[in-house]
Amino acid sequence: MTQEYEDASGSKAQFQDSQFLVFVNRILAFLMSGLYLLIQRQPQHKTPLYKYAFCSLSNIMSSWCQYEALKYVSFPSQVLAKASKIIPVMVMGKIVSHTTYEYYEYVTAILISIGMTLFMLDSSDHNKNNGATTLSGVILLGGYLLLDSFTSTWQNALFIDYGVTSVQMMCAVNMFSCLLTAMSLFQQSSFPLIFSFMTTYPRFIIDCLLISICSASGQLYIFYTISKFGSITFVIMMTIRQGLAILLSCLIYHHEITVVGVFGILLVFGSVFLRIYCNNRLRIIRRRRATANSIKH
Ligand SMILES: Nc1ncnc2c1ncn2[C@@H]1O[C@H](COP(=O)(O)OS(=O)(=O)O)[C@@H](OP(=O)(O)O)[C@H]1O
Repeated sequence: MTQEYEDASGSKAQFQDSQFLVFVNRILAFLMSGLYLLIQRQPQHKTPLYKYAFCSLSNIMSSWCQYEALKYVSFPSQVLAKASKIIPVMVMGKIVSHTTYEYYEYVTAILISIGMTLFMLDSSDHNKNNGATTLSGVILLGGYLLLDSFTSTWQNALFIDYGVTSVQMMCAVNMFSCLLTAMSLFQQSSFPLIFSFMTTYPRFIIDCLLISICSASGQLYIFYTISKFGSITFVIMMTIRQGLAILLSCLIYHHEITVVGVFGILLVFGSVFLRIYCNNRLRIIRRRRATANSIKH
């Protein structure tokens, strides 16, 4: 969206249609998971198909909000929204699945968000810190957070309720995503324009292929993680993943990390370890209680 493509005569243009990018990402993911389902036998599928449409729509819309928000928000606002994703996911878990959380889960979620914000603001490229955040930007970012948290929470609920496998979920969600994005692109008559952009700037086709291969392979891990560990663990992993990407680029390009940045990283990892520790303690306490109760009876 931000880079310029050059044609044979040297004239330059940017690709503007974020919906098409979502479409190409989903189509390869659908084909990959569909092929896997054809080759590998799966347990019987019991989920009503329409239930996938909700998380498919929220996933497409969250990606669209995210791509669009980039045009209207300042870099610190993006960082703040991305770094605190865990909080809306917990709220959504309460609303959608009536999940109850322990105090330590709230505390560590807030600490992870603060730590990530400190680290990302401190270590990222400060040149990106330009432009103001407009109201449309705030609405788009809010939409992104809301829809993104709904997506993984809803998927988590489907995994639990229907015992669907991660590849079955990936195939069904992406089938809906392809249909929805294709309908929208048709309705706006975008395909002829996109086709002409592709023929004029062939390097764009390679970039589309690359982004969709990465996106589809990433999705295999995304669905597997949610099915095995749930939406909260997934969002923590996604958040830390961003931190690691920045840390790696700091190490590779020898960018300096200040004391604030180091404090941010320590806070994030400290909170994650605290969470794991409290989780294990709680599990041990519950097991002891269950054993004591069964002895009593
Ligand atoms: N729950 C769930 N199901 C399916 N796909 C999902 C899910 N959560 C994130 N994603 C896809 O992962 C890509 C990165 O998402 P995010 O940018 O929101 O993540 S992060 O903030 O960078 O951690 C992004 O892919 P693209 O839309 O292709 O860019 C998201 O759509």
